[in-house]
Amino acid sequence: MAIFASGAGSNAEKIMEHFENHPSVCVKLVVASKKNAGVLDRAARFGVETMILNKTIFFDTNIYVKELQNRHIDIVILAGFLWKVPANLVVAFQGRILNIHPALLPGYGGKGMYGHFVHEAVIAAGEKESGITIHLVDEVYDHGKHLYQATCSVEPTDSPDDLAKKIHELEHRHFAAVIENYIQENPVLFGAA
Ligand SMILES: Nc1nc2c(c(=O)[nH]1)N[C@@H](CN(C=O)c1ccc(C(=O)N[C@@H](CCC(=O)O)C(=O)O)cc1)CN2
Ligand SMILES: NCC(=O)N[C@@H]1O[C@H](COP(=O)([O-])[O-])[C@@H](O)[C@H]1O
Repeated sequence: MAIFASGAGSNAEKIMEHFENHPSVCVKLVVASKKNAGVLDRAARFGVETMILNKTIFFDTNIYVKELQNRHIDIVILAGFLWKVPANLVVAFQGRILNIHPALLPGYGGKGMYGHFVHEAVIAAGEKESGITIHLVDEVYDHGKHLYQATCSVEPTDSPDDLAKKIHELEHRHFAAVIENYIQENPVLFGAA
């Protein structure tokens, strides 16, 4: 497994914890889109190899696809990754890239909908409920097949920070288990994991 992230990496950390002593699944690589991303320190604490993306190489070449294939990466997990995954990577890992979105898609998704922007929009709309969506990644932002959703309440007094805290709790509780289930339920994609 390779985890792609752009920020603090709390989801990546929960995933590395979950699979640290797993008999058949391991986190081999953490890939960051920013050289100062907190996820890199978290990976180092787990002894996981890290890689910092070059934007031009990522979008204009096949080099990173080959890097993943050379490391025998079977599944790519996006955990707060803020760049659009280009078609070459989507095609090379068809059905094997998962993303977590901090809202109940199809609402509150698409370009510009990440991190606090999502929670601010949910609260501004007066929603009474929000949650998380774990989905397959295709070439369009937040458009792939939904694998799992979980909900939380949105109280009238909630700030975006309050909502972010509830969302992170849901993410940390469910993401790693959804990944494990997806691998185990798709032996054709992942062999006898
Ligand atoms: N091909 C795909 N790539 C990505 C997907 C996807 O579904 N298909 N999901 C996103 C994750 N995401 C929401 O879950 C998301 C992340 C970022 C953005 C966004 O608007 N990004 C900005 C750039 C931000 C930055 O560089 O700091 C932008 O594109 O202008 C929307 C949704 C990951 N990739
Ligand atoms: N649309 C993508 C998006 O907004 N992703 C969100 O970024 C955060 C990353 O937190 P983390 O770096 O602590 O795991 C998570 O809440 C994740 O859902």
